[in-house]
Amino acid sequence: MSTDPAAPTPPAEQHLSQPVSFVRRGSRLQGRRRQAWAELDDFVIDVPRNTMADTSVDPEYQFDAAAEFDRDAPLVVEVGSGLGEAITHAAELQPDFNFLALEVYKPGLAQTLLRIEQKGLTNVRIAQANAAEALATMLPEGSVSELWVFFPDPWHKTRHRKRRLVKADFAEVAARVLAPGGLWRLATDWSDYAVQMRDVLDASDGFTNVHDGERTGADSPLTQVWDSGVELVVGGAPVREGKDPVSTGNTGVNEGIDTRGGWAPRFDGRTLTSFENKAHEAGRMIFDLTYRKI
Ligand SMILES: C[S@@+](CC[C@H](N)C(=O)[O-])C[C@H]1O[C@@H](n2cnc3c(N)ncnc32)[C@H](O)[C@@H]1O
Repeated sequence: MSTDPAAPTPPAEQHLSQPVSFVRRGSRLQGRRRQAWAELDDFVIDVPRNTMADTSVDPEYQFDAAAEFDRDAPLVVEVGSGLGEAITHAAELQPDFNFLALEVYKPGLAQTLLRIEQKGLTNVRIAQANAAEALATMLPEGSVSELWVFFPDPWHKTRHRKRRLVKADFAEVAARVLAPGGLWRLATDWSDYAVQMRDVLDASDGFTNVHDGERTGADSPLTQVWDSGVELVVGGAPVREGKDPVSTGNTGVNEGIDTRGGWAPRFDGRTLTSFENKAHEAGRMIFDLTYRKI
């Protein structure tokens, strides 16, 4: 370890001082999910831990995709895979790709196992891990063809903003794992998080926006949200997070017209998850972004 106090903190240590992007939810499994976890362990990566937390990753551990999948193939990694709808759908359509789901929520991973079994997939593995740690150390440098972050938790309240996953330090570890030319695909249904993602990735040396300057003005989903005010009032009532209404301040500054654009078309490899469906039902816009690793 460096003893020079002026030396930059390496990515593997940076994430340890960051607030995590998730809340610990119950990890008890019941019924079919419990059975799937016990029986389908061939699909579960046994991640060595370095703390008591079952989401931690021993920084000495290196994921060996060729050994885990028993073949060489391009690797797609989904961060925050939830119930596994998107990753199992994509894995079924793309049997020549290997897919790795990184998720902290064990019941979601167990549900993913059930989908793997139901679809008879052999090209998906799952890991219970904090993605910030997994990307900092577990995944070898340049080993990932595509990285997906779809609908990360929005953390609306100003005091919670630091918990958002997509920020500068995460972009750094994402750039570390992606192969040159590899793609980072992101989607969110909240405009101010979409703006944050665009700001963070545009500012990063590691990436270039595949759709730079596209969908500006009236064609921009951002202009459309600002114009309609759809995020402020949903179903006739103010958007609420917990007990607090989400204020205009928390849903982003209304600049009237988005002249910058940079939004991607909807990624057609992303199936419509129940999560995205809820956003549609509430009338919210979906923002897609695609960046290429330089
Ligand atoms: C809002 S949900 C979206 C789930 C899924 N992507 C979808 O579109 O249905 C966000 C998910 O990210 C997971 N998550 C949050 N922070 C994470 C982290 N640091 N590492 C891995 N998963 C994380 C949460 O547990 C949750 O399941």
